Amino acid sequence: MPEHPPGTLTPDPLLKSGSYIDVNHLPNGTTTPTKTDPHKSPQPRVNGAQDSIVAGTSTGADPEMASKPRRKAPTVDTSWLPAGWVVEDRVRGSGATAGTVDKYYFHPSSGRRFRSKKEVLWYLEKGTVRNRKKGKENSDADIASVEGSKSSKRKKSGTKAKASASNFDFSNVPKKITWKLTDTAEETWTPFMNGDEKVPDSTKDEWAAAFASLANPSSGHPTWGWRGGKLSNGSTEEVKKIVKTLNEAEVPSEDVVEVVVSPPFVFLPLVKSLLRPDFHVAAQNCWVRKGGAYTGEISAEMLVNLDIPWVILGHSERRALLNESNEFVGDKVAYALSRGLKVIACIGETLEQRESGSTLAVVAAQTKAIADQVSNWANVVLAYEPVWAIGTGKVASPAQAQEVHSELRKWLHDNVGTEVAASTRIIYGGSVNGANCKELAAKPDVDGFLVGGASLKPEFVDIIKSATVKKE
Ligand SMILES: O=C(CO)COP(=O)(O)O
Repeated sequence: MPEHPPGTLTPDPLLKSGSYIDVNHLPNGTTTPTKTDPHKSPQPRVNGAQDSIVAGTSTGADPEMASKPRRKAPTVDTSWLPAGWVVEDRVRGSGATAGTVDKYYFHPSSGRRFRSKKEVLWYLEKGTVRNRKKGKENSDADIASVEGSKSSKRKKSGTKAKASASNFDFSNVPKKITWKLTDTAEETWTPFMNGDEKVPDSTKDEWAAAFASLANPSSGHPTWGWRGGKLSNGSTEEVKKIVKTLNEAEVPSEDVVEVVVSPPFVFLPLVKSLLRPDFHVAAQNCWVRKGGAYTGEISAEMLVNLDIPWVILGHSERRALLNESNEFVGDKVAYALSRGLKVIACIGETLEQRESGSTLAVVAAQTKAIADQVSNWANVVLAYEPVWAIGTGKVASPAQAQEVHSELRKWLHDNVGTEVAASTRIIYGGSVNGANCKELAAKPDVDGFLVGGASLKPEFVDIIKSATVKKE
């Protein structure tokens, strides 16, 4: 076996530099370690809001492939996919079906792989992975090839607990992995460490999740909000005036600050249509499951359909007034993420809880209920909003905010993972204004603000500008 595998393999971010994935050769000499790794396809296509699906083709890196006839996946209309999904064509590198092109669909936030339109539609409708019957899974018209014998394996993985990148130790990656073709008929590749020590499936799933999280990192920039709840008596004219002020504002560029404005539902399309393109919009809530006979509720699907990228969930007013429990909020966050929405998830203690010394226990329990449901945190922003500070003019001191934010980050580190703790934005909300924003923004663990009252005033622009404080 040569020191390094033949050919040029895409560098794997889960391996230390200088280490490599050692691929055992197929009986016919084909080496295709990446065929089981969806994230290494050279030309993924993202189903974006403005993007139409670009027909991507696999490079078919194996020279042998050039001489083999290829069965192409038929060109299919993927406009039915929600924004953010990735579609890939992958060419089989071995076996009787070598050259066949398979179509895969990847969920935007979790990286979860689906093998057919039917599976995706099932997941979109039910929020669960469809159990496939052996030999039946490729009956869709939009896929060209059959991997029928793998169905029992997939069935198992479809029903087990979701793998999480959080269990992956990014500071201690495996030095060498050997992939062996363990079942030619089923084209099953199995990873081994330290010679012939088989890597458990659960570990393999964690690697895939870790890879997905690296491929889709959180931008690491602050998020700011215009909650606009105080606009409950607002008029269209007032909304237009606020948008005009924002549109004319000189603010730091998007690589410094991400501005998200969140008017009440009825103004969302108007605000979205008028707002400058570098600012984004968020809904203030959405329903916990797929829309249906829930009169008055707005579903995540509707938001996706309107091209609304963000949603605020778990605001303390909804927790208190509408009895939204920690678990309910966790379910909502997971469902919204599963539809490709980005979520600002609110947590925070009441004055009574703070005075009884239970602040950290309260926010930890609220965060745990989210963590229990979410395996990919790339599209989650945590908003710490002490209830006693919301709309009261009584802002948390910078030290109080920093203390809770840093404890939350520690909680994420201990309970979710190092990478999630480092990359998840934790923003503060509660009586933030033009006068106190700079001092708060200077705190190392304060990554932005969720602003209510002050977001309706011109001082909101000063709050946006305070994002540069850490760069000064
Ligand atoms: O609840 C808030 C944002 O969602 C905070 O509101 P205030 O900034 O008015 O305190």
